[in-house]
Amino acid sequence: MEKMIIATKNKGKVQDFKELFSKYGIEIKSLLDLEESIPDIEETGDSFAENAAIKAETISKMFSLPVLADDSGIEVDALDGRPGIYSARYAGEEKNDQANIAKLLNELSTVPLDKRTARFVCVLAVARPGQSTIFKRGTCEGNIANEPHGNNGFGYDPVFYPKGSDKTMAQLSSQEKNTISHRKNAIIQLEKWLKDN
Ligand SMILES: O=P(O)(O)OP(=O)(O)OP(=O)(O)OC[C@H]1O[C@@H](n2cnc3c(O)ncnc32)[C@H](O)[C@@H]1O
Ligand SMILES: [Mg+2]
Repeated sequence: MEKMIIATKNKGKVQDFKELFSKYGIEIKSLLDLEESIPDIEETGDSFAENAAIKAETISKMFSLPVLADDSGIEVDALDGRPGIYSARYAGEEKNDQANIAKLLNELSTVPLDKRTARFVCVLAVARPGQSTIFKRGTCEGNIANEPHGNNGFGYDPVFYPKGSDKTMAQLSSQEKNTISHRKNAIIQLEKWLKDN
């Protein structure tokens, strides 16, 4: 495989994927790189897998090509796994990273550091014309910070300490993030498929 369409409009994910797939010599095209503008796909599923499948299958049907999609988010144990699949729109439909972080920190304001365990989750779906969709999952365990640190990455990176790290994900370089992230751990599971296709 030389090129891969990724059914995402999230610039942070696109950056991660471009770096992660360059190792395999695969060029990435996202929905932001296409000439026509693609309407937003409604994520109506109840799980990461369902939402990843909706995104991958919609775009795969549109172009009659294999398409990868990523549905991801952060699960916070003290909040019974929230925001989970609602991570992007936690503080509202406009998907504002700053507002999402502020809401999360506010909900955790009375929770001590050792009870702020959380994980990033990424489910990848690959949809192909006429074939069943395949799924791979990756996670990254860690803790929620008391306040944001760092400017790299996107989303909840400034408030996520990967397990064993004294830097938040947003204080790590993109190369460092891409050796430990949920997205990296999901792509590893896809390696055999990538080699065979
Ligand atoms: O659906 P697409 O177009 O791919 O873009 P999205 O941002 O809406 O993506 P999701 O529906 O999968 O929601 C994922 C959200 O989870 C958070 N997230 C996922 N991966 C992350 C990462 O690597 N670092 C920080 N936050 C992340 C971030 O808030 C994302 O917006
Ligand atoms: Mg989305």
